[in-house]
Amino acid sequence: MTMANYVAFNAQRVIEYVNSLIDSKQCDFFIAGQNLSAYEFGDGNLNLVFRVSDEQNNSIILKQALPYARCVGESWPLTLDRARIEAQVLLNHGAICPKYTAKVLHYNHDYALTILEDLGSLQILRSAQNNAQQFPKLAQHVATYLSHTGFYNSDFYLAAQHKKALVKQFTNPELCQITEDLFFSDPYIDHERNNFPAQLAPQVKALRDNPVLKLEIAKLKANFLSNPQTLLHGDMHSGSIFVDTNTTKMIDPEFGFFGPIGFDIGSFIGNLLLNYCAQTGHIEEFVTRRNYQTHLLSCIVETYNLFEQHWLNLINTKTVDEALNNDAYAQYFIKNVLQDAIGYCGAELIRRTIGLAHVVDIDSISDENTRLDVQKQTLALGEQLIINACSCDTKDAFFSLLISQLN
Ligand SMILES: Nc1ncnc2c1ncn2[C@@H]1O[C@H](COP(=O)(O)OP(=O)(O)O)[C@@H](O)[C@H]1O
Ligand SMILES: CSC[C@H]1O[C@H](OP(=O)(O)O)[C@H](O)[C@@H]1O
Repeated sequence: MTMANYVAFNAQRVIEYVNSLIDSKQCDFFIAGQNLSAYEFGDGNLNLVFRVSDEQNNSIILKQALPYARCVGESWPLTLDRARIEAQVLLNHGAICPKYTAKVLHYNHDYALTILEDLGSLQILRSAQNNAQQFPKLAQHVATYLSHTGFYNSDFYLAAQHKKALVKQFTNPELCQITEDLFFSDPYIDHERNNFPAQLAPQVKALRDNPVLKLEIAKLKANFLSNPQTLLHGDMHSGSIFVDTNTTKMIDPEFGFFGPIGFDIGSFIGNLLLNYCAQTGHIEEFVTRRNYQTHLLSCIVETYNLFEQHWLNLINTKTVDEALNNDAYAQYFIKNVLQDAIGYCGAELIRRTIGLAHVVDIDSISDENTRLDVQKQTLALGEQLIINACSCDTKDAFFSLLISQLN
């Protein structure tokens, strides 16, 4: 999608733009007559992120899509429509779960930009977890966010025609293709986008030669391609979550679309497991490391349990479609969602280890041999989760599988 007036902003243009909003009274986040300052500090793969502050240090975030992927450059063109998707997912999810969704203050289609509340007083979950910080409310918050945004955008709640209109509104083919390629295709073929050390070649070859794994990956990809169950966040990794002790806020849903419910919770749990495995390279002292890993495992179990509980409760009390309001169907439905989640979790572990986009949790391990051991562990864990997802009929089966794979 091209936008005739689009221009990529720098700090000066950002200030001019925000001043123009103030002058035309389209902005209630700054008062008139102040000197504004701005700087760019984005560290994500795709977009520009500016912080704009006034003289009293009130601040907002202005995020602008570039017509290409920031991490690769102009050789990877990318639709500006992702800014619309991101703003509209935030508005949709924010209407359902305002407590857990970053607030949109302004959106401009022509410039592919969104102004957001500044969450800079919180921390990005990934950075905090790499410092072994614990967040006792995280599981409860993430489970509530995912189950409520999931349910209220699903066939259980929405009239069929309304749901289909939303599926159309949130059609996001270019960003979905990135996920389709990076999660389900690239890691299992020889592709130039992959990124792993030569020492991992035997493990990678074994994955690619495993027909059982390849079959399960094909099922996960087909389900991702053609199962519009709900409006997903679409990129629920630890870099998309701001936290402090009492607060959790989701940002960055530009990969949002109507897809399989298990994808978001699977990605989230996958990132907790990546951090679990990476701690071998960060916390030397055994008991301290175990304590932190136990906290991560509890967070996974609590998220999974609460997600299931909330979904069953919402289906039971708020379902509008009478034909879907059936206890046996609810049980069947949630079992399938949770099995999907285990598979997507495994796919996240594998793609973050050998694909294009890694996680700093692992890449920052300074000792090469330790890093390699961690990478072998995340590959093996990912493979086992994907292969065994379909036999995890109960939550306990999943928890036992996890514990048997983690040392
Ligand atoms: N609302 C916000 N408040 C404060 N910082 C933010 C906000 N949104 C993004 N950021 C900062 O910008 C970084 C990149 O943002 P993100 O939305 O992940 O960009 P990308 O789409 O490029 O991945 C985040 O890691 C965070 O540091
Ligand atoms: C070239 S996109 C790679 C990767 O980056 C996205 O995450 P983010 O924009 O938050 O850094 C997403 O996970 C994509 O798979």
